[in-house]
Amino acid sequence: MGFSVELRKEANPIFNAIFEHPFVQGIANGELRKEQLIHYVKQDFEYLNSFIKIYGIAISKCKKREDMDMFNKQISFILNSETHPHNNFCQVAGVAYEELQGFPLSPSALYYIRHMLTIAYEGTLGEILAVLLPCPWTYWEIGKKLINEANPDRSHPFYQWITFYGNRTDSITTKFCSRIDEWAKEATVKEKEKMKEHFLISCQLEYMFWDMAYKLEKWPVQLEAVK
Ligand SMILES: Cc1ncc(C[n+]2csc(CCO)c2C)c(N)n1
Repeated sequence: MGFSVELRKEANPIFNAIFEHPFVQGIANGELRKEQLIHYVKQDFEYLNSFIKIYGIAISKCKKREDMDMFNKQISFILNSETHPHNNFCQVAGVAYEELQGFPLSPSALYYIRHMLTIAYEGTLGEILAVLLPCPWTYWEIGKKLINEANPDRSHPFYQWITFYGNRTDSITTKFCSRIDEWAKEATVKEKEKMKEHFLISCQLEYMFWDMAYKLEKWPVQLEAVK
């Protein structure tokens, strides 16, 4: 059994909880409130900005050109393509994408980003791959599942979102998994334990991100600017 298969098995309860989450179910049945879509896009725009920077740190740790190329392509993907699913949410919510950019992070989004940044700064390339993998993996599986279950046609409000993530054949998930499997063959037991821990925490944080958007999560105390 490859290491990525082992990771996926351990994370199975979290993947299932994500599939069942009301935000994900809301994408399937088209029933999400405008504020929930807006909160998601505001937070995810900042999340993706951080993801790009984390890829930059990952590149600084690469020894092989192929690894640099893999991360570099992902930076371009986020900059040029991940805007499409965001635009889908914005259209349904009836707001301009530009209006949802530059907002402060909610607790769960901040937690997720800081988790990835810590591993990016402190970890090996294997640990970095493990901490980043739940991001493409959970979305790819959500997309495939929603295509099968909701079987959306072009009239579905989230057709673009679902097909964007579900129809990826040459998936980054596959690339990351084979690179992680290769890395794990040379890694010590201790490093593999750390990789597993980072992976599982990121899976939990993927769940928390959906929950944050669904519940419009905010900080407990609202602050006003001091004059
Ligand atoms: C919280 C959150 N998790 C995952 C994604 C999806 N996603 C973000 S970057 C990327 C490509 C990775 O190279 C993918 C698939 C998202 N938008 N927001």
